[in-house]
Amino acid sequence: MSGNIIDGRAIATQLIERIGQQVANLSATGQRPPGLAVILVGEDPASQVYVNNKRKACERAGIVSKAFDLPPDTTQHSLLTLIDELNNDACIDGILVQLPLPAHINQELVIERIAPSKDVDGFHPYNMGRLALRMPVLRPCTPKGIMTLLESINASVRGSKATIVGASNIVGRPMSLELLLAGATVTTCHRFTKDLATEVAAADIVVVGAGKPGLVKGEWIKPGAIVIDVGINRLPNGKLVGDVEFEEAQRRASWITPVPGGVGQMTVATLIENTFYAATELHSVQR
Ligand SMILES: Nc1nc2c(c(=O)[nH]1)N[C@@H](CN(C=O)c1ccc(C(=O)N[C@@H](CCC(=O)O)C(=O)O)cc1)CN2
Ligand SMILES: [Mg+2]
Repeated sequence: MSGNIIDGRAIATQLIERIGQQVANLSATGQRPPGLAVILVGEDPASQVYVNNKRKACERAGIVSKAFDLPPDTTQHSLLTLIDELNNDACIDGILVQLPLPAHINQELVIERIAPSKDVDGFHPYNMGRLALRMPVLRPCTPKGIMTLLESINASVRGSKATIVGASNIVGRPMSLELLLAGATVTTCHRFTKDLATEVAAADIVVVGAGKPGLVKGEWIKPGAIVIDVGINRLPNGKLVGDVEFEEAQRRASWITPVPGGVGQMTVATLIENTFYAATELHSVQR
């Protein structure tokens, strides 16, 4: 067997185009376009790439993005003050603070300061809590984007066994909640998991987001499984790879995401989807 590639780039493009059409429909009825504040603190090169991708995607969808590129020594106080201002800005529907933040800033405090209705990353405890309680509103972009990828291949999630490798707040934990909500039996693996190989080998759907190149061996993959690789690791030779041994895993999988061109693209497209949602659907719920 040689697994089919899930083309995240193509599916992300379709999603951005669909939202672009909906934004155009808004404009046709005289409404302003959605507005997204994109905050980057510091000069981390990877974060700069991601933030630029997000700004370009906004442009493609007709969403107005407002850039806040702040120096690395920005104080926590001034960042919180900016968020307060954006929370009260009627032209801003979404606020995105690129993570990670510099070590002198308390990330949790910053996330909690964002109005839940403008939390397009879905990281606020309110939005995570709603997902945990089966009442999702704004859902974290990477896991939601992965659910869109699974839908695109008509994956049978209900009744499946899913193994998540990694328990981060951005990927692993909300991914477990998404798959649970969709009816999978979910195992979440982390640094204390005793036998990763056995947990992966039992899964019909494997989602890996650990940030370790080659962590998941191709030979662990159950024949016919769906493999979603969230890892983005740059090797010393400059090559970008995921956390899964790609070629070996592809030989056993039915479907697999590439790196690059897989999940990362969906993270950005889903942010665009969430921003549109925050600008429209949520008015009656939370404002
Ligand atoms: N506020 C947030 N911070 C971070 C998030 C997030 O969802 N919200 N997730 C990650 C990084 N991330 C989004 O910001 C992200 C990662 C990767 C990509 C992407 O487009 N990847 C490309 C390859 C890009 C490259 O060449 O390096 C791909 O996979 O094709 C977009 C966004 C941490 N921080
Ligand atoms: Mg910190």
